[in-house]
Amino acid sequence: MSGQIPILKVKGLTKKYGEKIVLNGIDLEVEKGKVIAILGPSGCGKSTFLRCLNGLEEVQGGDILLDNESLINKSTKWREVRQRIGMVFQSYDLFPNLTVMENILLSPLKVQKRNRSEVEAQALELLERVGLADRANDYPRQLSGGQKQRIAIVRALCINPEIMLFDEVTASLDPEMVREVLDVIAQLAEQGMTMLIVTHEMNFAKLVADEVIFMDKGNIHEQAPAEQFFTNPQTERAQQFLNILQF
Ligand SMILES: Nc1ncnc2c1ncn2[C@@H]1O[C@H](COP(=O)(O)OP(=O)(O)OP(=O)(O)O)[C@@H](O)[C@H]1O
Repeated sequence: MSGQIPILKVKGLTKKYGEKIVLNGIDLEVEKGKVIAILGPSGCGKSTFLRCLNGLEEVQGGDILLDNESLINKSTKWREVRQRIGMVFQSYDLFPNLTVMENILLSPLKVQKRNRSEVEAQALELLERVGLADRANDYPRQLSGGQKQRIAIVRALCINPEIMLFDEVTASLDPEMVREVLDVIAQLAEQGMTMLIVTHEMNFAKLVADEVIFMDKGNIHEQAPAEQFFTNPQTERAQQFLNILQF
């Protein structure tokens, strides 16, 4: 740690589905501008963890602090928190009956009550950045999976979040479209966006992550600088995982 105050702190976060413990007391601190890759075998709780950070799951214990303010209390307005912590999912979740531009403008206009021309200008600039400025008036059905996912990222960015959560955003894409989406995320990393990225793309994680957390059965099994994790994982379990993926 460089001594900076973490923008996000997670303390003893516990999540159960019925009797089943899915997150078993997760502790994590994320400094501003850091990129954290979250790796681990299927079912270990990666998605659940991100969903908890976005208020999409009820938790049974522990705390989440954003800029030192607890989010785990009854007065938290997750709608407002989601303007600060953006999330992109595997399944894009674009509204099929709205154009690309309308999808992007929805939250900034309706939730943030921002000025239309200002948001439109920002949306166009973001679309330009991801190479899709000419698709603003298209409907999602007219786009490829990779294009839809880039639009979903633009939609999240247009809210001006301080932190971005990515949950296996390339998992349902054809291999040739994975690159174009990962490039957009890599660009964001370069620009200093704070990000938590759940991914099975090991080479990508190696490229963009400052730090890796390796989860197993609801616990953080190993946490290390990316360089160290990929060259010399300290736990046998993490080593096995990387071997299975033939990294
Ligand atoms: N709504 C739910 N009800 C009950 N159990 C659930 C629910 N959602 C997830 N689980 C269980 O919680 C555990 C963690 O799931 P989660 O989706 O967080 O894992 P993951 O690490 O993201 O897996 P993957 O890499 O396959 O996406 C799994 O055992 C899963 O079956």
